[in-house]
Amino acid sequence: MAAAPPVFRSSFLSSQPLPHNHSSTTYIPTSIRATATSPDQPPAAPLKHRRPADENIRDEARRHTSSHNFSAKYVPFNADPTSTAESYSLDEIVYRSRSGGLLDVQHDMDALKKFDGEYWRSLFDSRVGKTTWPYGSGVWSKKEWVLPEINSDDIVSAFEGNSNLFWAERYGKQFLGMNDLWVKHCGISHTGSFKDLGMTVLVSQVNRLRKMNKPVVGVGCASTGDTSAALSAYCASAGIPSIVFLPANKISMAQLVQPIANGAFVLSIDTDFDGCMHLIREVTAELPIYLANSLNSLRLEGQKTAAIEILQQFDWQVPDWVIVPGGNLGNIYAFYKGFHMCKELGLVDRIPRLVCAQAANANPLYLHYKSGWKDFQAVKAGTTFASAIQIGDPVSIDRAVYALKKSNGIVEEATEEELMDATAQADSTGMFICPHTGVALTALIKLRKSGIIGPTDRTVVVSTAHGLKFTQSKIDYHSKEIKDMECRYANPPVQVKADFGSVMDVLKKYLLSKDTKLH
Ligand SMILES: Cc1ncc(COP(=O)(O)O)c(C=O)c1O
Ligand SMILES: N[C@@H](CCOP(=O)(O)O)C(=O)O
Repeated sequence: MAAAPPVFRSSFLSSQPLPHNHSSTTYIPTSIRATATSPDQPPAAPLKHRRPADENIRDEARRHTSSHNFSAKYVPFNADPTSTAESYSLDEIVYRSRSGGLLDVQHDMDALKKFDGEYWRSLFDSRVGKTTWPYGSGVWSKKEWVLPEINSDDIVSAFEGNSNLFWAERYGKQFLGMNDLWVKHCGISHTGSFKDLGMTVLVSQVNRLRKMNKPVVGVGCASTGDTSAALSAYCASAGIPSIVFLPANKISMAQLVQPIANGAFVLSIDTDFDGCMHLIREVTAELPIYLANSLNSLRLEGQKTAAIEILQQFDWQVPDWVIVPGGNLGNIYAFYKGFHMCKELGLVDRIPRLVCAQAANANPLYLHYKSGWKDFQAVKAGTTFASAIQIGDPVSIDRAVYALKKSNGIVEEATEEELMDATAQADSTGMFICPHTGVALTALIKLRKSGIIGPTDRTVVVSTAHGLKFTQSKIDYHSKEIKDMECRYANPPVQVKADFGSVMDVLKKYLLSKDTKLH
């Protein structure tokens, strides 16, 4: 039997046309086949010629357009996959099925299955960390699985994704007795949250629709701060008007200033997120404003790439657990979908167990889970430091329940004190996480305590936003200014007089508390 050709990384890979009716089980495009034949020698990659000086990366991509027969369409969520009764082109403006249910983007899996898992792993691996348009993005490096039919020229990307999978060595060891704990830093991103992953897809599709002269005058969302930041940045980059509905006084200053700076039309509305969501749905039904919340299933196609990326970063080994903070509940489903696609297409042989973590003050999914998935009841979400998940009536509840059932998943909750303590502990080991990540860490602490998650289980906590967006909560905690909270891990600055003796006194006291050798 002929050996499969060895593979090397090449940024030319992105330009390779994928063959139709391919039959071999380990097809590797010719440009990524090794030229060296000896197994002892690393294969020599052909040098890529620098593009002409007057050409940019989009122009370069235009020269290398590939042809394939992958496609995707909208179908009612959780519909029978063999049923063709109701489906919509992605070029239609539709957010709900005929019966009013959620939609899902369904890929032509038969076309994707013409290529085996090894093919997809090699293709995706070959694109990481390059500047080739648009594959340098962690989202668009999986373009065939995201929006296969969009022209690369229509893509609006900030080379999002490819975020750090951080080994939480000290936090894991010190607080949880774990040695294989990882934090997927989705918030170390263009606008500081995982929303960039979905927004590049949605705004790219809008860009395409506008070029097709579809009636889209602007793009709108309701937001607890991160969706609006991502929407306004991607729209600004493409010159598309964005409109954001924000609950007045319920998001952080850092989040509020993002859409303002990016030139969005910002409405500060005297209601909560659920109220804003209700309003934007009514408005987008009346006006030619395209809905950018995750009710729109396009968003989840981008967000699912974070799951694929985690597998890729582990060299396609599957972690045991992935813990995701949940609010409007699109992301937990997006993670499930990414993992499930990798299994279905043969990149991995199983999927991790998923945990969705909610703030106890905004916990409709947790209550639903605890009731044994009986009737779902929306709640009035209370104030939480994890303000981006202060959501009582999540639009993707059905998607979340589906994802959790299919992944043998668990739902946990975190009180305000628990989430703030977990955040402070994580920060004390060198991270700088947002309170939502503190919610996810609390879930992990609880599941470790109950023994459900074992000390050697490979576990990934998804960090959804950058801690710098939530500095006020950290200031309040470290100055012990939170009512009814002990703030046990507060580390306030020491006020000291500006003289040598006073400085020496406090320093000696500090050093003695750290090291008994000084006694
Ligand atoms: C920082 C952050 N974490 C977590 C979430 C929850 O994601 P989802 O709404 O998809 O459940 C959101 C938004 O809701 C968020 O902005
Ligand atoms: N946390 C979100 C809430 C809206 O979620 P979406 O995913 O449905 O847009 C935000 O930042 O606005």
